[in-house]
Amino acid sequence: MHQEADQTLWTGRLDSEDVPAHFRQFQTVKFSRQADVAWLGYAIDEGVRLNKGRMGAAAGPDAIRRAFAGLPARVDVSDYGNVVHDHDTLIETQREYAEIAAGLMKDSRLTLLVGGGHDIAYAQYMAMKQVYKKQKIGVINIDAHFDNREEVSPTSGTSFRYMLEEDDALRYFVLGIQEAGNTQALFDYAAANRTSYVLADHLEHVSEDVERQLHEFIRAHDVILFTICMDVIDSAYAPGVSASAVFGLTPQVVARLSQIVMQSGKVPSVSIAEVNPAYDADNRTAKLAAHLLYRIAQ
Ligand SMILES: N=CN[C@@H](CCC(=O)O)C(=O)O
Ligand SMILES: [Mn+2]
Ligand SMILES: [Mn+2]
Repeated sequence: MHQEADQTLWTGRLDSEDVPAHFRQFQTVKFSRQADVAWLGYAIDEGVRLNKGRMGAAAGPDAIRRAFAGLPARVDVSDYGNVVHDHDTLIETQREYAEIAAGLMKDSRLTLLVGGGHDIAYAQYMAMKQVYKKQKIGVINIDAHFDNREEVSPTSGTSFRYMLEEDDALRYFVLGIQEAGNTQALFDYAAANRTSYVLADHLEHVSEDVERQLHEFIRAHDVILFTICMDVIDSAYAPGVSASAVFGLTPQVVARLSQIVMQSGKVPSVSIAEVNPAYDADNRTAKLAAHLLYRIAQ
């Protein structure tokens, strides 16, 4: 079910009511009105539940909004509210979300899809397929996990397998994979199914080789589906997730990877997943997600 934006979430420090140079995002945000950037929340942790994870990601979108609201006003953003899960099955909710997201993608330079569990990525894919019917879509995920599990219906751990099974030509590039976070079966599926990856251990910084791999992948596609799973970031920085990472990436590396992807000019939508306020400390994971989106959207 779609819920209109909750305008009370957009508050922050008020430095001036009339001098724009003092404004913060909460003073310029629009609601259900076209802007450069569209924002749609996926307030859903049903996929996490189905994947045997820790519940709480349904509160992620609003926590990220609150953190974004207080940032200096540099992004022209319109908040289109949240989708919540009230269907019998998750796939029905994902379809509903995809429908709305596709509409926003047609009207906006960039659409921010804010989760919620990483099942948001499959909804994002369905939306991209609606809008970019003839284009070659490449999928870039920054994640500790492949999320390529085999299940009869979607969970937060299946999004990329569903995409790969649906489209024989689709290629998937995931950065930040942890050996300790994925069983051999998931590595085997990746090896057999058009998946390239860079291990977290090779992302202490973004090497020239990784940058070259990213550029090659981007060059081979017309549009890029870009998604970030916050559990790729070390739990010292991002404790508020279902499956927290030790030996995870630094925020700086994720920001640099995102910058390279966004500079391609081929990214109509970005999703950010798995922020779980129930396990957060001082809102730092929500804040980090908000700051990543802030950099991405400029
Ligand atoms: N979206 C998260 N997916 C991971 C979670 C791993 C875990 O719970 O430890 C996965 O299914 O592999
Ligand atoms: Mn993950
Ligand atoms: Mn994930």
